[in-house]
Order: sequence, then C-alpha cells, then structure tokens
Amino acid sequence: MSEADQQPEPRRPVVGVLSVQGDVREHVAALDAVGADPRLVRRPRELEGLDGLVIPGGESTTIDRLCRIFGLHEPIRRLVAAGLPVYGSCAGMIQLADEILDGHPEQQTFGGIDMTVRRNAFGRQVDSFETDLQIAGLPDPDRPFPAVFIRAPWVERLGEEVEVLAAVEGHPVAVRQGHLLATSFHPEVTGDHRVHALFVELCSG
Ligand SMILES: NC(=O)CC[C@H](N)C(=O)O
Repeated sequence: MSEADQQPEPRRPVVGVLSVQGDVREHVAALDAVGADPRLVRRPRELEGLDGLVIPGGESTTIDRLCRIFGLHEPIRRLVAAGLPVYGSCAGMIQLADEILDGHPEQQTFGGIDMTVRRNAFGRQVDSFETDLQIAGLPDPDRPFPAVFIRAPWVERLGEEVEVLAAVEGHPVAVRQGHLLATSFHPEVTGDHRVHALFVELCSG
C-alpha cells in the first residue's frame, strides 16, 4: 500500500439539524451529499461537539415555542453568539434575525444577524414561487440557483456587517454575517446543494 493510501479520510464536519419542526429530512440529505456528518438535534446535549447547525424552514413561531419548551433556546443563542457557524433557511432565517416584523407578540429569536426580517413578506403577494437566482459566493457562481420560496420572509433592514448574497426585486433573500448564513428560500428541496456546500465550507474553516 502506498503512503497516500494510508492517509486517513478527512474528518467530515459534524453539522446539527434542529429537529423540533420543519423540513429536517431534506437538510440531512443535502448535508450528507456535500460531505458533512449530519446529526439531529432535539435535546440540549445533542448540541455538544457540533461544527455547525442548520435551522430548517417550517413555522418560526412553532420552532421558537418548542425550542423554549425543550430548553434549546438559550444554549443555541449562546452558541450563535460564541461563533458557531449556523445556517437558517426561511423560518430559520427569521430565527437568526436580531429583529422581526409581523412576528407573534411573544416570539423570540436566537438573533445573531444584525437585520430586521419581515415574516411572510412575499406571502402577501404569492404564497409560493420559484425563481432562478444569482447567488454570490456559491461554487460555480454563474450557474443560476433554482430558489424555492414558500411563505417566505425578506430582509427590510441590514446592519453594516451583513453581506447581501442575493436579492429578489430589491429585497435581500440571502445574507451572510461572518459565521452566520441565512436564505429566505429552501435550497434543500431543489437537489442543487451549492448553498449547503458553502455552509459546510464555513463549518470546516
Ligand atoms: N417556509 C417557511 O419556513 C415559512 C416561514 C413561515 N412563514 C414563518 O413565519 O415561520
């Protein structure tokens, strides 16, 4: 056997998927496809040893309520603040926003991204739609990304540290602030895993 054959496989980054509600399975499949080791997170101790965390789409008020009931809210808030890479899609984007509009009066977010997000912002016009997006920072950036929006939020205010990766009709729908990534749309349902690849790169860094 040559020396190259004896090299151990590079470690797959361990990426949690918050599994209290929403489209968990699709994120697990996408993470697996881009070389991560996905772990379901339902209990605070399952947050230990993660290289990153995905907050799936679903219903942000339900995700918030269940996270507080299961004792996940504070630990996730602390991990976000401490620099754990976290990716939120749709309801997950809402939960990463420092401020939300049209939220439930008691809704709390993990925060982390200096932005104000309006819930169901596209929903008032059309419930769901798909559009080809140019997203900065993706592998193969010139190939449009098929972005699926389902009662999606948009970003109404952005802090200086927040980078806009994509916008629809002037509204930011993909943003990054350092170790935090958020999209209004659902890349996990498309079979195009480049957003997950970008996130797993952040988790490996
Ligand atoms: N697809 C989604 O995640 C929709 C988000 C939902 N409208 C909310 O406010 O939580």
